[in-house]
Amino acid sequence: MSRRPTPDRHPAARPDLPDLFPRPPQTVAPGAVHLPDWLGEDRQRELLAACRAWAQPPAGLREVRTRTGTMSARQLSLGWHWYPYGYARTVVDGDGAPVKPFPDWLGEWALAAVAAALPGEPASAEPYDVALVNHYAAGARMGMHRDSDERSRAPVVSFSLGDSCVFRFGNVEGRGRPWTDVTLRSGDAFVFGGPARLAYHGVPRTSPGSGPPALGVRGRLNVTVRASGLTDG
Ligand SMILES: O=C(O)CCC(=O)C(=O)O
Ligand SMILES: [Fe+2]
Repeated sequence: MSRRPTPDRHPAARPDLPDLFPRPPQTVAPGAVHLPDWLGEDRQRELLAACRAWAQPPAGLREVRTRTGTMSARQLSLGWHWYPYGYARTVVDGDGAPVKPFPDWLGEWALAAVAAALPGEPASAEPYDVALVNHYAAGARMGMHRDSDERSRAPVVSFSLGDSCVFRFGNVEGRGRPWTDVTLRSGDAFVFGGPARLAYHGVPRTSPGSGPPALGVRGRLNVTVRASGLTDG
């Protein structure tokens, strides 16, 4: 009998089931930390209201066409517009509108999450100036990828709202194993920096209808906050 040395699945990776016990912060890999219930109900409502406004055109939620097809999650950007595979100030692969501004408060939320998740990490010289908002309707997913179009290596901070999902956090070598599956629920934050900054990760599935009913999100929203390391001109 041999046991797999590193489990693929965190014991809590059951997005379809409610949690019976509080979930402690968990280091998934060096530099990658899950902060359960990081956003309280007020902040979740605040972020949701902001997402609803950002989702409206111009420069609102759109379908993203990559080299391999159309992403099933719809996306919008703030600060700098991400398109496959770069950043621009306008929606170059959509309606052409200027990207909406990145709000200072979201950068402050990101810095607070980094301070809690990676206490030893020196503050990045580059400011948080980009957010990508993904909306996952039932059945949407995101394949394994790296967030590698930023020049800055400041940690990425993700905030989740609505339906729970399986978030698969892998390694820097490639899309395959080893990986760890973590359940991200409404209000959770996940930080990946340092040696985990360029690790492959993805969302193999969400659990439709599992979000907190009072919040009223249909599907799942995820907001990743990043430092672009870019300057105009
Ligand atoms: O939805 C998520 O939790 C991950 C999103 C993501 O990896 C990305 O936007 O690059
Ligand atoms: Fe990503």
